[in-house]
Amino acid sequence: MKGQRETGTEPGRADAERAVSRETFRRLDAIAQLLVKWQKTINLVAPATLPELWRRHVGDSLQLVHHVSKNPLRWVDLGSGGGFPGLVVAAVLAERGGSAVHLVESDTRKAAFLREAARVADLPVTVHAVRIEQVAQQLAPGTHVVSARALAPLPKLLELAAPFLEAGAIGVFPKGRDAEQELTDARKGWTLDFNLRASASDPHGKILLVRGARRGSEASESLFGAGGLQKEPRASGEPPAVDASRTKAP
Ligand SMILES: C[S@@+](CC[C@H](N)C(=O)[O-])C[C@H]1O[C@@H](n2cnc3c(N)ncnc32)[C@H](O)[C@@H]1O
Repeated sequence: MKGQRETGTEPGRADAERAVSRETFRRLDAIAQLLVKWQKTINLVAPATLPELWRRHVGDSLQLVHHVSKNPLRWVDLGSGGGFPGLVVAAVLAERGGSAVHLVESDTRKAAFLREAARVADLPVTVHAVRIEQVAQQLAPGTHVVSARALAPLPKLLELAAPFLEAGAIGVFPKGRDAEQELTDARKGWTLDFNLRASASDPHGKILLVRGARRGSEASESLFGAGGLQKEPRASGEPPAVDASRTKAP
């Protein structure tokens, strides 16, 4: 714990330790320690958030896995930056076995960090140091889950994620306080089957789950029917999971 005390990255660390197995925590700890080291030369996370690395980044990412029920064979994280949520997802899925996590990050220095983190934490990760637009069509078939955090406002994000969503992937997109406005904007150009759930780590945050997306603003009753807009967390705090097994691997 020496390194943790020195770097001041404690808030949220104990919560993560309680939430995952010892093996997964060991992987998360390895990622966090490497990030703190590399952050001295590359901005992997906003500097002001480093003291809250565990709560703001690790914990915020960790919750996403619980929104997906089955073990996804392929999870693709777009614009992974310093590895959130992609590296954290990979740390959880590593223990379950059988999953492959792909991280797409065009900044080559960040991509180098992602590769090194995957190596030291022994993660089932492939890093693509290219633009999303270059690799999306190739990666989309057989992808069960596509995620992206802080990549772009929803209308632009849907364009980037479209090859995955149109191939049947579930979109898992953490959003901030403007989530509902972004949805309103996006639905001018898209018909979406979605859930909006409260974030467990950010009182103003939301987790947007997209289970279907097609171009065109056609209004549909089903949007607010079963599985439609859900603004509040469940009383148990444990949201119902989305079945990631409905898409098939190639
Ligand atoms: C604001 S950062 C967010 C990083 C991380 N997801 C997080 O939440 O901490 C957005 C990242 O997406 C990357 N990015 C933006 N557009 C991209 C594109 N078209 N293809 C690949 N990476 C992209 C940037 O290089 C940057 O690292």
